[in-house]
Amino acid sequence: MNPTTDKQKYFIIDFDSTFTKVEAMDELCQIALQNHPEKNERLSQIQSLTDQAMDGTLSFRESLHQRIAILEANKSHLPELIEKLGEKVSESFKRNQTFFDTYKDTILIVSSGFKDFIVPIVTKFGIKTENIYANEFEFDEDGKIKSFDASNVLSEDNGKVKLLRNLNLQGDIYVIGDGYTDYEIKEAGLANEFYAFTENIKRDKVVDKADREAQNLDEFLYVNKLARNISYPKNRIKVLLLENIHQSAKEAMEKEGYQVELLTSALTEDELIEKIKDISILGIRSKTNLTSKVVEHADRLLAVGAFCIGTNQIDLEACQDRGIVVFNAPYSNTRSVVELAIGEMIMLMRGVPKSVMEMHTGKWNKSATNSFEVRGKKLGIIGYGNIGAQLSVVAEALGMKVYFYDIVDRLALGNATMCDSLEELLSISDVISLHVDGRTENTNIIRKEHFDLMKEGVVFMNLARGQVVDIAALVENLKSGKILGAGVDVYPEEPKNNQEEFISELRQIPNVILTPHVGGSTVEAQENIAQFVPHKMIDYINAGNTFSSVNFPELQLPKLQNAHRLMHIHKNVPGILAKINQIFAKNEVNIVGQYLKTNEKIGYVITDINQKYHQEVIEELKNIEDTIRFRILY
Ligand SMILES: NC(=O)c1ccc[n+]([C@@H]2O[C@H](COP(=O)([O-])OP(=O)(O)OC[C@H]3O[C@@H](n4cnc5c(N)ncnc54)[C@H](O)[C@@H]3O)[C@@H](O)[C@H]2O)c1
Ligand SMILES: O=C(O)[C@H](O)COP(=O)(O)O
Repeated sequence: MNPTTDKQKYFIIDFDSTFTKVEAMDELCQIALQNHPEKNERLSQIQSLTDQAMDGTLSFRESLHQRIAILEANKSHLPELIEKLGEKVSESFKRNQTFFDTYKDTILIVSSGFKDFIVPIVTKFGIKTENIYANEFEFDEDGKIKSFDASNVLSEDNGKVKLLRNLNLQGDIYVIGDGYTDYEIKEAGLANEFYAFTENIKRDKVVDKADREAQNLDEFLYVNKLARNISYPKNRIKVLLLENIHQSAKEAMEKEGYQVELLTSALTEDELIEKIKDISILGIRSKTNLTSKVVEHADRLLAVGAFCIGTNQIDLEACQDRGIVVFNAPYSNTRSVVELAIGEMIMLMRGVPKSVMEMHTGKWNKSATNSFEVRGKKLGIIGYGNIGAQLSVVAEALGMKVYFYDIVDRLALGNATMCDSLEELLSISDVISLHVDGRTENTNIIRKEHFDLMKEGVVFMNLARGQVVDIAALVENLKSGKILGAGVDVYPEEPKNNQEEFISELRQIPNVILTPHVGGSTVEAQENIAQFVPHKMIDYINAGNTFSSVNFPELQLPKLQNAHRLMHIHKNVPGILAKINQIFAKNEVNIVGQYLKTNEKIGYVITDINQKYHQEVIEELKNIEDTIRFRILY
C-alpha cells in the first residue's frame, strides 16, 4: 500500500516502552514484590520474559503466563502503578498534545499490556476508550491477579495481527512501537508502515525490520508532515565537536536530543569539507581553520561554537554571508592565561627554566646572577583586553608597575599607566607580555625593529597568537642574550594533534619556557567553556537568540509563547522588512511581536506570528530576493 493524502489515516500505537518510558509489568513487579526476598531475581526473570516476547524468541502467551505467575500482584497495587506510569509517559508524547487532539478519532492504542493501567494513562491525552485495545486481568476473590482474559485476542500469540485483521481498518495505517509484535502487523500486510520507536529502548532486531526508526514521536510526525508541537525534531540535528572539547559539552547537547560526535583532533580543510555536509552545529577550538571553502560545503550548518576566546581561525564573514552564527567563550579561560603568565614571568626572572635543564643533566649552579624579583619591575602589556586587564590587576598585587598599550582606548585599572605608543612601552618595560587578538593585521607586529627597542635583559612572553611575533627575530635576540628569557605558548605552526611532532627554531634554547598552547587548558576553564558555548548555541537553535555572537546582529528575544517564530536572515539591502510585512498583511497574518537588528552586511528579522497561517506565507518569505536563510520555530 502507498500512503495517500486523501485516505483516512490510522495510528496504531504501542503502550509499554513506547507511550511510556517503561514496561508496566516491570513496574508492577517492583511494587508488588517490594519487600519480597526474591524481588531482584524475580524482576530480572520478568524482564527477560518481556524481552523474549518483544524480540520474538518466546511466544507471547507463554511469556504472559509466566510473568503473571512470578508477579504475585494484587488489585491494590494498581493505583500506585498508575501513578508511576503517569509520571513516566515518553517525553515526546508529552510534548505533542496537538497530534493527539488532531487525530483523536483515529489513534488506536494496541497493546499486549493491560487496560487496567493503560486506560487511565492514555485517556488523559484524549485517546478514546473505545480505541484502546489491550488485555484484561482476572482477579480472585482476594483481589489477587490470577490470570488474564484468555478470550481476548491480544492474549494470543500473534494477537496484534489477529486484532488488526478483525478491525479491518480502511485507510493508511501507521504502526509505532518498540517490539517485534508491532512489526508483525506490517509483516502481515495490515499496515502501510512500521516505525520502530527507539526513544526508550532500541531493539536492533526490530529496527532492522522497520520501515524507519522513529527516535521519538517528533520524528514520526515530522517525516509524515503531521500536526506536531515542535517545528523540527532535535534528533535530526547533528553536532560535530572537534579538538577534544570537554565531555560535558557533548553531554549538554545530547541532553537536548542532538546527535553528537566528539573527535579528539582538529581536521584538515579536506577532512572538514567531507564531514561538514550534514552537520548543523560545529564546535572547534583554536586549531581548526573554518575557511570559506569549508563554509561553502556547509549546507546545513546553523551555528559554530569556538570553544575558546580566539576566533581568527574562523572566516567570520563567510559564515555571516551564509547565515551561520558564530559564538565563542570570551571570558571562560581568561584567568587561566593570566595565572600562567604570572607563573612564567616569575620563573623567567629567576632563570628557573635554565636551572631545570641544567639540573636534569647533573649540573649544580647555585648563583644569584641574572636572578631577580618581579616586585617593583615594569610590566608592559600589549593588548589590554580581558586577559591584559586581568593580568594588570594580578601583577600589581605582586608589586609590579604596570604599563599597557592598546590600539583602542582602554580604562586603566588600578595604578596602571597607558602608553601612547608601542615603541614607548617596548623601551621602558622589564617584562613584556603580549595579549592582542589574532586578527590578520597583527601578523608579525613584534619583529626585529621592535626587539631592537627593548631593554637589555628583558623578559618576553607571548601567550596570544603565534603569528604576532617574528620567530626568527625572537630567536636571534634570545641567542644574543638581549632577551633574558622568553615564555612562548603559541606558534605560527602548531601540531594538529598530540601525535604530531612540534617543530620550531625555539627548541633547545636555554631559559625559554615552551608550552603547547595550554594557556587556556585548565580543567576549570574547559569546564566553564563547555557550559557556556553549548548554552549559547542551544539558545540560538531553540529561540533564535544571537546575543554575544561574534558575527551576527545581536538579538535577545522574549520566550516564544503560543506563537510561531519566523527567523529571516537577509542581505542588508533597503526594503526587506517592508516586503516581509507586505506578505503578512496580504495573507492576513497576525503579528504578535517583531524584532529587527542589522549590521553592515546582514539583517536579522524575527517575527512571532499567530499559529494560524497558510504554508504559502512561508514559501513567499523564503522567496524574497536577498534572503540568506529562513527558519521557523515552534
Ligand atoms: N594561549 C592561550 O591558550 C590563549 C587563551 C586565551 C586567549 N588567547 C589569545 O589571547 C587573545 C586575547 O584575549 P582577550 O580575551 O584578552 O581578548 P580581547 O579581545 O578582550 O583583547 C584583545 C585586546 O588586544 C587589543 N589589540 C588588538 N590588536 C592590537 C595591537 N596590534 N596592538 C595593541 N593592542 C591590540 C584589542 O584592542 C583588545 O583590547 C585572544 O584573542 C587569543 O588569541 C590565548
Ligand atoms: O583562543 C583561545 O582561547 C586560546 O587560544 C585557547 O585555545 P584552545 O582552546 O585551542 O586551547
